[in-house]
Amino acid sequence: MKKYDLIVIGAGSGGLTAAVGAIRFGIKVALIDKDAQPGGDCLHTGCVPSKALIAAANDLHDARKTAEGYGLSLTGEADYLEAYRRVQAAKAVIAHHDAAEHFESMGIDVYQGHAKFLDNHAIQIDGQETLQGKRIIIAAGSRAKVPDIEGLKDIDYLTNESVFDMMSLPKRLVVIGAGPVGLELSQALARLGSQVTLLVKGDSLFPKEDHDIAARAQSLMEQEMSIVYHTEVQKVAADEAGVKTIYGRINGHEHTWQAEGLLIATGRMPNTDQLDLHRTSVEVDGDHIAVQKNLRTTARSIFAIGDVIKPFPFTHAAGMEGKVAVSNAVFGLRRKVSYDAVPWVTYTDPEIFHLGMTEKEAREQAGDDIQIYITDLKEVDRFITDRSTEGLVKIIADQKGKIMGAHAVGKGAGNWMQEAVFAKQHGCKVSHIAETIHPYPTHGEALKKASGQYWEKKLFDGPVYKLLKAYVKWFR
Ligand SMILES: Cc1cc2nc3c(=O)[nH]c(=O)nc-3n(C[C@H](O)[C@H](O)[C@H](O)COP(=O)(O)OP(=O)(O)OC[C@H]3O[C@@H](n4cnc5c(N)ncnc54)[C@H](O)[C@@H]3O)c2cc1C
Ligand SMILES: NC(=O)c1ccc[n+]([C@@H]2O[C@H](COP(=O)([O-])OP(=O)(O)OC[C@H]3O[C@@H](n4cnc5c(N)ncnc54)[C@H](O)[C@@H]3O)[C@@H](O)[C@H]2O)c1
Repeated sequence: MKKYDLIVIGAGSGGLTAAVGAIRFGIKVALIDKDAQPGGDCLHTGCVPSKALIAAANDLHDARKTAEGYGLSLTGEADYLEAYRRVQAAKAVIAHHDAAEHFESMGIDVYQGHAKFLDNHAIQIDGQETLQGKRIIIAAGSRAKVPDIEGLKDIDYLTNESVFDMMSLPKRLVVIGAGPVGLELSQALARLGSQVTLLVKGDSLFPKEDHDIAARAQSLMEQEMSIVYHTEVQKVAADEAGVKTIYGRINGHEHTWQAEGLLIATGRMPNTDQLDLHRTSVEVDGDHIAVQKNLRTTARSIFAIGDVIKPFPFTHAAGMEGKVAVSNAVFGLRRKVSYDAVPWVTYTDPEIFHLGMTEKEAREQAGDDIQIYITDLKEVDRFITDRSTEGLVKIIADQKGKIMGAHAVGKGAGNWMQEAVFAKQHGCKVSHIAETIHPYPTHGEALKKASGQYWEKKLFDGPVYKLLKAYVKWFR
């Protein structure tokens, strides 16, 4: 039986960060993945293919809009294979960086096979080879959660695991589920030419976003596809030609939809059910692994990171957790994970950026003792020159200017709002952003402009203004 200082289960966003972080310290590390190609969900069926598809769709959309503006017309059906090729090309380049040989050359022992626990220290791969680990990090990720809808098992449907391998675009597409997967893919596939109908359980989109951001983003999404709220899907069926009929209700009233394609985007299921965790002392919290703030599970030797644990199922969160888990598992440190400055971006067009508390959450915590600064992108020069003024920035701060939340909807918001993450993570205040020199004209000025309201309020609304006015009067 081979013995390791650290065994990592899962070579995705979290597991790769953990294994690479650990090997640098000269310990023996094993990395196991059931797939031949490392990279996990993000590379194969998540972030990378979705962002490549979104870019392909946005290029086409922008080209049409631009042509129209110049009095040209771009007619005809787009060749979907071009988008497919772009997705595969992006995956291939990034897969090259994530090749197993690359990690082996660093000294990591990479195993391919399905890992299952034998006890708190022993892992068996594909029911054969057994490895012994002083410490084990579980980074097994998640998979598409498919709802229990009558008839679904008997028809062809798409999830994030199959949609990127699709080589032709369904003429009509019904999407069930309006989380980030449903929204990003609905818009991209609509822009590429599919007639998309998005079925939403609730009465609005973006329930986790700040209400001002959500309202603006929702109205923009509604311009591009048919969005049906208060729906409940009960049954699906397909005819011989593959046309699907979706039987459901809108507000309790029976309704059917027909489409050539059906995309299920109803959430994720952590891969905790295939690890034989019952042989360990690891406890689960529903489907997720329960961890303490130091990412240790209820078994002393076992840590867990990424989509198998609860709060933030994102690649950047899995990476951050991977670093904390390595410090604690390998060095015995007591680092705690903090999600205070973990942002997320929904890559619709325009993008939606989220950091920290929404206004509602801030009011729940601090009552009315908060400051709100909003800038509409219509007031920001660079967005005006670029003709992309759809959107706004909103900052929520406490009375001392400490950032409680920062949110935006706007073209490229994921990039130009990053400064807010830096500021929040390093304890800077809104005033620090306002005082930072931003090159003119950049998109980042939107955040500066919103932050600048801090000084405007402080200087022109408060006692300092009265004092200054009196002083100037006296001086003159
Ligand atoms: C369509 C889509 C788009 C997304 N876009 C974004 C985005 O833009 N930005 C973002 O931050 N996040 C995005 N995400 C989420 C992101 O992909 C995940 O949060 C991230 O990949 C989780 O990392 P992880 O390490 O926990 O799991 P993964 O990266 O999925 O890695 C888990 C690995 O474990 C392996 N494994 C599982 N069980 C076993 C076992 N028993 N034995 C051996 N190996 C096993 C799997 O094969 C896999 O390689 C997206 C997700 C989807 C579905
Ligand atoms: N840009 C990004 O960072 C990004 C992009 C995509 C995915 N992700 C990650 O992947 C995770 C999964 O995304 P997701 O969109 O699949 O899941 P989700 O859990 O965020 O959203 C699923 C949606 O489906 C709805 N739903 C569930 N069952 C339904 C049913 N039977 N009928 C109709 N609607 C139903 C839910 O109400 C919810 O709105 C996210 O939490 C996110 O962390 C991130």
